[in-house]
Amino acid sequence: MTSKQPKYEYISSAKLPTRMGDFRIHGFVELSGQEHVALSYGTWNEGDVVPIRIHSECLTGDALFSTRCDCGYQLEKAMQNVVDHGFGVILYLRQEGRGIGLLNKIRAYNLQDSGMDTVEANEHLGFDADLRSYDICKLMLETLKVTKVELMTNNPRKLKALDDLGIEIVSRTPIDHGMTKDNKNYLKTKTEKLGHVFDPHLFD
Ligand SMILES: Nc1nc2c(ncn2[C@@H]2O[C@H](COP(=O)(O)OP(=O)(O)OP(=O)(O)O)[C@@H](O)[C@H]2O)c(=O)[nH]1
Ligand SMILES: [Zn+2]
Repeated sequence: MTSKQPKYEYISSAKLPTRMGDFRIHGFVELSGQEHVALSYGTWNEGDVVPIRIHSECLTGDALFSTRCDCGYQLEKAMQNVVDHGFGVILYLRQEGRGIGLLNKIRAYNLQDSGMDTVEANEHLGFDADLRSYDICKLMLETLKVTKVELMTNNPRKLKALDDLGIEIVSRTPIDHGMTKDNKNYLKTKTEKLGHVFDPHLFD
């Protein structure tokens, strides 16, 4: 008899009081050892539409206050949206640098300092523009008893990924928050080359 080993595992949950409100944190691990977390706020019934954000790790933006990208602003806004709504979920995936890792992201930033855009820099280093996987979201959402979502994102790839996993997306909420003079070109490149949906007037 063959038994297929699960690729992801739920580990444990705990209280996580934050500046925005009292969340809970739920830990998950991949077979590779990579660790991920989900944050939940409030309660819901199975079948309710739950606002969620799938956030990819960005140490520089999320923890070090970088204005080079919009990640930190989006994370803060998404957590605040969830609190204002009364319930919701943040899936925090540890796939730094769109999956190339922190040190390669610093290499990519170095190339961007010399004039490349974010996609050219990835390709120059031998990576695709976006190496992320969202497969673990299925176990995370199952564990949190979320079946229908309102997804906070500007990235159509995330909509497709969740749809492919069989999660019902009831609506998408844009999260175009955190444009700075330092990240305007980065956001423009995301729109032109990675398919992100931004209001074009934001770039005027
Ligand atoms: N390789 C690389 N990764 C970057 C760069 N800037 C930000 N990131 C990473 O990009 C990820 C966030 O992806 P984004 O493309 O900004 O946004 P998104 O998550 O796809 O889309 P939204 O849901 O709309 O925010 C994080 O993992 C960041 O670390 C960069 O210049 N190069
Ligand atoms: Zn970032």
